[in-house]
Formats: sequence, C-alpha cells, structure tokens
Amino acid sequence: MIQVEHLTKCYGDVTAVDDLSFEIEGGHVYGFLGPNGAGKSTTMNIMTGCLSATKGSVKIEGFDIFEEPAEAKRRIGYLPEQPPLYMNETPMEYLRFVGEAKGIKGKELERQIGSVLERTGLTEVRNRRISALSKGYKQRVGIAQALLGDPKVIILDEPTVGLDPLQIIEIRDLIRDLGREHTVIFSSHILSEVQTICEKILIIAKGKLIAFDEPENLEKRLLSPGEITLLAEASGEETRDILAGIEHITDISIEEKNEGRTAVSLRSDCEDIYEVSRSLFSSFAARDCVLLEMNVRKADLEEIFIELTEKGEEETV
Ligand SMILES: Nc1ncnc2c1ncn2[C@@H]1O[C@H](COP(=O)(O)OP(=O)(O)OP(=O)(O)O)[C@@H](O)[C@H]1O
Repeated sequence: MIQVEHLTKCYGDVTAVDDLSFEIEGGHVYGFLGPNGAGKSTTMNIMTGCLSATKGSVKIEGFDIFEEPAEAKRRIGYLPEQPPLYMNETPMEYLRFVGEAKGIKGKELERQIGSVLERTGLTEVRNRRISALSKGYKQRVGIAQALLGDPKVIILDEPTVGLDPLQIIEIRDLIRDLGREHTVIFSSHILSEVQTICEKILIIAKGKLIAFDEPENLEKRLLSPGEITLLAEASGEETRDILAGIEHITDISIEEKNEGRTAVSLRSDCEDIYEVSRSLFSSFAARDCVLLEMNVRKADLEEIFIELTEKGEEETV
C-alpha cells in the first residue's frame, strides 16, 4: 500500500531522514516512534506530499507522491503536528472549506461532513467556534478534516501531544476505531502509547529505520539474553557446582552471604528463559538446596526503545 524507498532529506548540513526504506501494508495501525528530532515529522511531511525529498521515492497505492501528487494525495488524509485550524470558524464551516479544497461537492460533501463529525464525536459541537473548543476537540477537528474524501491511509503526526490524560485516552480510542477501516500511521515519542494501539511499530533514530516489527517481537528481541538473579541456601562452592551443570548460562556472578546463603546473578542466551529457570529450580532441589528467591528479568519495550534508539544514534555518529 505504501512503499518508501531510500528516502533522504537534508536541511543544509542536517540529514533529517537518512536512506529510509519501509513498506506498509493495508488495514493496520502503525506506530511511528522515535525520540525528539528523529525525523518523524519530516518523513510524514514528505509522505503526504507537503515537503520535497532530497533523494528517494514514496508510493501510495502505486502512485508516486512526487510524480503523481494528485492521485497519491487523494489516498491520504493528514493531520500535521500543527493542524491549520481556522479558529473563528465552526467545525462545520471548516470541514466544508477543507472538503471543497479536496474537490468534494454538494450533497456528497454534506454527507461526508455528517459522517466524519459523527465518527470523531463532534456532532454536538459542530456549530461552536473552534477557538472555544478544548484542545482534545480541536484535535478531533484536525482528524475529521483528514477523514474527508475517505482516504485509505490516515497519517497523524503526534496526535496526542498537549492533551490531558482523559483526552489522550479518547484520541487513542478514536485511532483504534479508524484502524478498522483505514490504514493508520501515527507518530509518537511515547512508547506506551504506540504499544497499546499499534499492530506494528517502526522505530527511527537520527533519520534511520532501526526496527520495524510487531510489539511482541520487539519484546522478544531483548528477552535473550535474559537475566536471572537468585538467592540460595547453599555455600558458594555448592552453588558453583550446581551452576556448572546447567546449559545456556553466562556472565555468572556469585556472592556469598551470611547464614550459608549465596546470591547469584546470571544471564542466559537461551531463547526461552524459563527453560533456564526450570533447570535452576530442579538442580538446586536435587542437591537439597532451597531457592529462597528467584527473579527472571525480561526487558520491556521501554528498554528496547532506549537501547535501539541509543544504538541507532551511536551507529550514525
Ligand atoms: N525546516 C528545517 N530546517 C532545518 N532543520 C530542520 C527543519 N525541520 C526539521 N529539521 C531538523 O531535522 C531533524 C528531524 O526533525 P523532525 O521534526 O522531522 O523530527 P521529529 O522526529 O518529528 O521530532 P519531534 O518529535 O521533536 O517533532 C531535527 O534535527 C530537526 O532539527
């Protein structure tokens, strides 16, 4: 549905987007994640035809955004980071203006306006001035205009920035709803946000794509090597002896404690970290040594994000 190939954008000496390539299939919600300044807005502005590229191409359903902009743009609804809302207008007036600019006319325009007002929960406030609406409702107006023309792809740049927690939940629910009928790509620098809504996550840092996967797979990436810490009722020597018989463990650190206890911290490169914890339990039990504590630490997505983006940044230095 969307093909981005070798996309590069330089602002003078700054390479904001650096040889970025990825492909997006239809019918999912994609999260576009990256720290501040990673190049998210630049990429989105290019994908939506609002900005030129230094190199590379973007195709929307086969239409090149630079060579056939009208066809490509017809298939995209875009909410930029700062949507150009006309504060003195009502949502109704504003949507009519945007709809006409998109070439929708007459009864069809009225039908579509009614439909997008309904879908974005704006029907009741449709005749109020936009300036009098809350930030969350203003954002809905921005999303409503993106929906006009019924584009297959909806691109939203940081749609929850500046909203209060309740408004954030409402906008996330709306994004999830939109994902049923459209392909939605939305950017964020908040990992938990994309984690809860997206089927797939693209992570960029310093303009480079550093990960593109399902949230669960990204999590799995850092499950190995996993880390296990334990406290056993066993001497240091006994502990060493027991650990020597267990496979897939590395980086063992052993510390003898009071009362004949030993603390261990180890890592494992085993794909299933629980296989190792099972062996530990049974091996200590077989030697009549009680395991007082055992903690299996798996990385969460937050850590993956930090690790990947830091690594990505190091690599580009
Ligand atoms: N018009 C511009 N002129 C010069 N440099 C720019 C311009 N726009 C963006 N940049 C630079 O390009 C890089 C990428 O910026 P971009 O806004 O695309 O990142 P972002 O991931 O959207 O960040 P944020 O989350 O802070 O909006 C940054 O280093 C930024 O300073």
